[in-house]
Amino acid sequence: MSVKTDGKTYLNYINGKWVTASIQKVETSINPANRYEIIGYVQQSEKEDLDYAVLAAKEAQVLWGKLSGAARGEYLYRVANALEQRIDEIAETMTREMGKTFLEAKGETARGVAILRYYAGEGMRKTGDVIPSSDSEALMFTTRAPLGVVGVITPWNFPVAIPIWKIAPALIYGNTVILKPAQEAAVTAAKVIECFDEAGLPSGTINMVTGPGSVIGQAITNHPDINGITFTGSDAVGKSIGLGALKRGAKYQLEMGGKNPVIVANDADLEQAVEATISGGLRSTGQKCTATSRVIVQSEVYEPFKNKLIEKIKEIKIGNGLKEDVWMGPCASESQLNTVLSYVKKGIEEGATLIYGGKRIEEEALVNGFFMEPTVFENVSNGMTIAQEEIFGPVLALIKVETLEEALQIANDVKFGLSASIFTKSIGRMLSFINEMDAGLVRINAESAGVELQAPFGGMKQSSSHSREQGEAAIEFFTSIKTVFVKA
Ligand SMILES: NC(=O)C1=CN([C@@H]2O[C@H](COP(=O)(O)OP(=O)(O)OC[C@H]3O[C@@H](n4cnc5c(N)ncnc54)[C@H](OP(=O)(O)O)[C@@H]3O)[C@@H](O)[C@H]2O)C=CC1
Ligand SMILES: O=C(O)CCC(=O)C(=O)O
Repeated sequence: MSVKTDGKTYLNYINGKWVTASIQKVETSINPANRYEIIGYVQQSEKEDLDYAVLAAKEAQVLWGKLSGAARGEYLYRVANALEQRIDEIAETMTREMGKTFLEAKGETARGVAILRYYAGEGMRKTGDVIPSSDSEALMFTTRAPLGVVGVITPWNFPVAIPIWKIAPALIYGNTVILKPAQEAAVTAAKVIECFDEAGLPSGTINMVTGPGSVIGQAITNHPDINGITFTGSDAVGKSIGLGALKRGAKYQLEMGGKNPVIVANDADLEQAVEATISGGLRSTGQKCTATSRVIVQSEVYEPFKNKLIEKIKEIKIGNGLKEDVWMGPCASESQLNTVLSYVKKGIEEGATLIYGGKRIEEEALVNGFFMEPTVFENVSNGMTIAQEEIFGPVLALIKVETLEEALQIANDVKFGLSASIFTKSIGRMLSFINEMDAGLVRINAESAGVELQAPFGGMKQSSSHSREQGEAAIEFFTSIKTVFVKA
């Protein structure tokens, strides 16, 4: 057993200072590739720590909201530069803390830099429209007001990109922020906040309070001085935040699960479809809300597709994501691994046929980590649990169909509607898919995952609260429209 630790304790960031939690309790953050490696210690905060942060954010918002967009943008450019300078170190921390490969972690951190620069530029763009008034002597136009203090509650699967794609638009439009990152990735989040600190934002503009979701997340939901809450995570927690926010009249935005299908049509390029199914389904160990989890294949190409898929999956190298030749890391935590294993058990019990993987990896070099075999089921029918619930692990369910109509009907027969893709050469099929697929993100001849920062992102049905994040769409959540009527 090797024990490696930098032993560092990461503090809360409140009112421009790094401070311990009021009860002086910490939680250990470990490496899911080796549970005996400690990444650091993070604060187990209490409600009073959050109250202190909210007070600071509320006071800071008065001046921050009065700065020009360009001035706020200058701060975001500085944060981007600070993050870019530390890209390797922060990506390595991400890999060690939540398991994704270093290459993916570095790509995500670079995406964080790009998001910051994109929203820095937004500070210079228009925020309203002139609308002709029915009174010819009046001027009518819209402008935007910030919400005030925004609570940002984030998951562990994209510990750099998701906090940044919520924090950057919140700040550029004049809000101040309290970040509550997932405990499982809080060291990585603390390093991101160090970049904000380095950029010298006014005290109280950005704050971070770590602690359990049931305490700090819940307190954000209930806090009367938090005007908006933006959340990404599970369906159950998202809905409870939505209900809590609605009860006290706060604005909320929820990005939750997916059960994303890929349709492989008779005329698909099978090599391309296999590559994309593997990339979309198994990268990040399947822990993306946009991950492919149902693979709906027309019967004519079912066997060749399946054989190619299994052949390629056999080549996947699993291990510690810091190693160069590793393609898939561990599940992010023991509880996530156990959840995935319980879905595999359920799949077998309900009559699906396990054709590849399905077990925890017990070989000596990996036994201290939370490693799972890439897993493929066939003979999956749509009523089965593994075809309906978000697994969030490296599990693919193959579903054989005769027609495209049947494929679309099955693809839509779930409560989620986040992303979906199809592989076909027929323009007619592409158009049917675009029109009939109930998903916020529809992709043609491309994997289901992969969000572009300049485009709106969000789901239909129960995948989101029907709002959109990222790109220009972010302004809709982080501001309120004011309609102004002026008469001399
Ligand atoms: N859509 C997506 O991208 C994601 C989906 N998921 C789904 O959720 C499942 C479980 O993952 P998990 O990490 O437990 O997801 P959660 O929804 O529990 O966690 C997401 C965030 O919400 C916080 N939180 C937890 N409970 C509350 C609460 N009562 N009030 C407010 N905030 C709260 C968490 O805090 P903390 O964890 O620090 O206690 C974390 O910061 C996964 O298997 C997957 O299906 C998970 C992550 C991302
Ligand atoms: O597919 C992506 O790039 C983003 C996925 C995502 O937002 C998530 O898993 O929470």
